[in-house]
Amino acid sequence: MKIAVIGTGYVGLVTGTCLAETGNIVTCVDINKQKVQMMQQGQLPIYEPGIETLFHRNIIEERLFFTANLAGAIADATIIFLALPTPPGADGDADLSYVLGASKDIALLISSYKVIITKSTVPVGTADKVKAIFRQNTDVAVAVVSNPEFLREGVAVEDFMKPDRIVIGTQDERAKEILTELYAPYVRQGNPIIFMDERSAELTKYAANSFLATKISFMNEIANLCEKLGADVDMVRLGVGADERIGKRFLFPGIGYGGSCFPKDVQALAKSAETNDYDFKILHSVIQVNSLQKNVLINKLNAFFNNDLKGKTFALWGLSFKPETDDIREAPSLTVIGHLLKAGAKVVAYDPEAMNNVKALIGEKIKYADDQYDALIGADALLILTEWSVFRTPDFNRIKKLLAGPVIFDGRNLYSPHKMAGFGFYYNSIGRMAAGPKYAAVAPL
Ligand SMILES: NC(=O)c1ccc[n+]([C@@H]2O[C@H](COP(=O)([O-])OP(=O)(O)OC[C@H]3O[C@@H](n4cnc5c(N)ncnc54)[C@H](O)[C@@H]3O)[C@@H](O)[C@H]2O)c1
Ligand SMILES: O=c1ccn([C@@H]2O[C@H](COP(=O)(O)OP(=O)(O)O[C@H]3O[C@H](CO)[C@@H](O)[C@H](O)[C@H]3O)[C@@H](O)[C@H]2O)c(=O)[nH]1
Repeated sequence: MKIAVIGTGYVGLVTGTCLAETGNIVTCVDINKQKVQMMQQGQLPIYEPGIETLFHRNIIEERLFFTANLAGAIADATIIFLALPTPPGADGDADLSYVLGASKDIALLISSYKVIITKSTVPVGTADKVKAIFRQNTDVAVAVVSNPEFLREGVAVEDFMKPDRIVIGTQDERAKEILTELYAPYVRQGNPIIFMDERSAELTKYAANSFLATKISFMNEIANLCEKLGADVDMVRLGVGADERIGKRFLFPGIGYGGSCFPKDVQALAKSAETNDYDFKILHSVIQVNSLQKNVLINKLNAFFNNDLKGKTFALWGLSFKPETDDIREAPSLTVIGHLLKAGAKVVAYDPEAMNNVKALIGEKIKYADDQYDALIGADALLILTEWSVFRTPDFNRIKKLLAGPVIFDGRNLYSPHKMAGFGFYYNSIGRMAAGPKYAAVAPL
């Protein structure tokens, strides 16, 4: 099939590449000409594991193309995916200007039947708005479909190739047939394509993200309570997660959820409820808990250093909002850095992939280390903010030698407190009792 994908960010690029991989001819369009040029030259604008091989193969085998020319890209395509940003607007609602603007551009250009598919996360009622734009701007028949994307950054290719489910919101029988054929290679293991109306599809996406965010905020509160009660959240997590009704996944406590999706989508669902005279109480708590959780490490640091962080140096391991991505949107690391700088502390950071993005955002306000050990030299404490694999089994003796004091604050529970105390570290993590020297000075928190 001939396909155009509008927007080549984390979703558009993965969608385009994975659709080309199953034999479709895909043209990806982006408004950012520099990005398009990069991709035309075979360079990837993002770090996403597993995409590189597919990207190069499909370019070489002439199934995957990049352009800034919308008209050229959609002329032959029957299927047009919208993978455009829907950032938070001023009032917390999703900003639909990219999606609606591109819809109008497309409507003014088409001369044959198209299936217009919204992959972006959009509030309920967006499909109706897109349909109205096509009605107002063209006589050509189109099917407008809501097909929310559930991929996770870091495992996006795997998620796209083998999704848990594909949700398709449409009443259009021809579009249903086309999409059933398009997605057949991705549901061979019996994972379902679930057809529904557009509104339900749009809400499914927000409900899924908000439920997952609720799970995380709930566990973060359990973790905070564990510290007060002398329990170990990792044990509680295992005990709770063994119940199949609850499930093992998305129960990891930490320093708050980040990324380009959960924060904006939970906010947008709460706003959408409010607009429709419904007070979605749980979501307000989820948001509030998450915002407090982003301060948890700073509170622990203040307790340890008697509220005097001025002039101290902190080594940070991890800047991206989660491992295996270079994405720093809403990353808890940015909140931590903001607090440290405000308190007059110095920051030296290391991240395997995200340092360039942080540099582009805040420049030289912090130092960037060449490797994870360089970041530690003379630092008063190590703070672990992202659970990159490379941080999981480091050389603890080397860490101890390089730090000014053997102090670790771990926002991702990477190590055993008992083992760290054995190494002579003061070790403070999330939802577990602090261990090692100085324990008595700060516990219980
Ligand atoms: N990032 C994720 O993991 C993820 C997963 C599922 C769903 N989503 C949703 O998918 C949508 C896209 O997210 P993303 O993270 O890929 O965004 P992104 O910001 O990474 O990429 C968006 C791209 O669209 C381009 N663009 C903007 N206006 C354009 C236009 N008029 N024509 C062509 N290109 C244009 C931008 O230059 C950019 O490259 C959002 O609604 C998001 O909520 C994201
Ligand atoms: O047990 C957990 C799991 C995740 N997180 C945090 O939650 C955030 C989001 O993680 P994850 O969901 O893995 O990454 P995203 O790429 O943001 O993916 C989410 O957002 C996407 C965009 O809407 C959806 O498509 C995905 O299904 C949904 O998982 C990150 O900050 C994680 O550190 C935790 O704190 N504890």
